[in-house]
Amino acid sequence: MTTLPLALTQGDPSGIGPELTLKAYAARKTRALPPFFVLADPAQLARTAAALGLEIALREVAPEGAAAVFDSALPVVPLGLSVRGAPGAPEPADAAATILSIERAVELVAEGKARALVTNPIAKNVLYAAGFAHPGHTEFLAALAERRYGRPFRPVMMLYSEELAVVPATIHVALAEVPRLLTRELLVETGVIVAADLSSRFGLASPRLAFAGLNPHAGESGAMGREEIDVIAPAIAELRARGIDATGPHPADTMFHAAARARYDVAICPTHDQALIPIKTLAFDRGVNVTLGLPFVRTSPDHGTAFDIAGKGVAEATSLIEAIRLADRMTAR
Ligand SMILES: NC(=O)C1=CN([C@@H]2O[C@H](COP(=O)(O)OP(=O)(O)OC[C@H]3O[C@@H](n4cnc5c(N)ncnc54)[C@H](O)[C@@H]3O)[C@@H](O)[C@H]2O)C=CC1
Ligand SMILES: NCC(=O)COP(=O)(O)O
Repeated sequence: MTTLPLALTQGDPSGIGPELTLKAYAARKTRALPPFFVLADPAQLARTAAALGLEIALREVAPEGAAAVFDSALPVVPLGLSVRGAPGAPEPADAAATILSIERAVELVAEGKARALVTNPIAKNVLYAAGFAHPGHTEFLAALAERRYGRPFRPVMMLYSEELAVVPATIHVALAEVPRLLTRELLVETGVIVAADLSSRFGLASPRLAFAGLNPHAGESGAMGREEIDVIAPAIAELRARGIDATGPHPADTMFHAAARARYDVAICPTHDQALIPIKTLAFDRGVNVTLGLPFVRTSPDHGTAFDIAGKGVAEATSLIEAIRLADRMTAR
């Protein structure tokens, strides 16, 4: 059993990330969590713990020292940047620390000082206002991987729970852009990466991929749109020719009930909301966002920064805890 710790990023310090990190640490024994450290501003974590009445010891450490102290204190690897945003009031100036935390976590995983990254939520609009040029973690992590490993990576977002796993083939784009972006090449590339990572990281010998249609009734034989005929079905045929168990296009409104879910391991959907609405409805409290296609493992809670409840002490840490457990499981094999 490896004791190499997991690296947690701070996320937006004005969101619920600091509270969740403290609560996950408090649950380390009851949930049998592996050692982790958080890349953050120790003073801000201490302020959060005090404000919420959480009696949790914090210890500033280097990554190499994290596992040894984990039993008695939450290991904090300082970023060297102070953050000042109050709970629920994000501060654009804190974006630099939020981004640095992600960059450092990738470096530490690449250097063999951490096993995997678990990211706390970021507010995309806050980072965009500070000049962040990536749609979200998913694409930023691929850029960092390319910088580190010297070749491009094609990241794929998967939301995972025991009940359902989903992949949005297009992610943070306007709905009006989807028909243009939804190409056979995109779907084939996505299917190949999903099949490979479900085999290598999740131990599925022959993963079953179910593709959703884009249009009502999967296009009703072309009467309600042609993307199923022109794009999705040819992509499925190509994947099948490559030996991948791919089915569809399935009408998206009838592929998420329990009997339908039993027929596949992952649903690949043309749009973000087609994929994320069913899993957030079924498993919001325990869904995990996983980035496939990278040379390292990254997981995250399925929710966002929840500024509306930050600082109130009511945030549920269950999704972050599942993200920690899944990163552990994915790197244990
Ligand atoms: N992985 C990431 O970094 C993600 C970041 N976001 C970002 O989060 C920001 C806010 O997004 P929203 O759409 O408002 O989604 P959200 O997930 O932050 O909040 C939606 C609702 O769920 C509640 N909620 C969320 N997490 C909770 C928890 N752990 N315990 C109890 N209640 C919880 C919130 O209070 C709110 O009512 C956006 O800027 C978005 O970009 C959203 C999703 C993922
Ligand atoms: N809706 C999912 C989400 O926003 C997560 O994005 P990412 O930051 O993990 O790329």
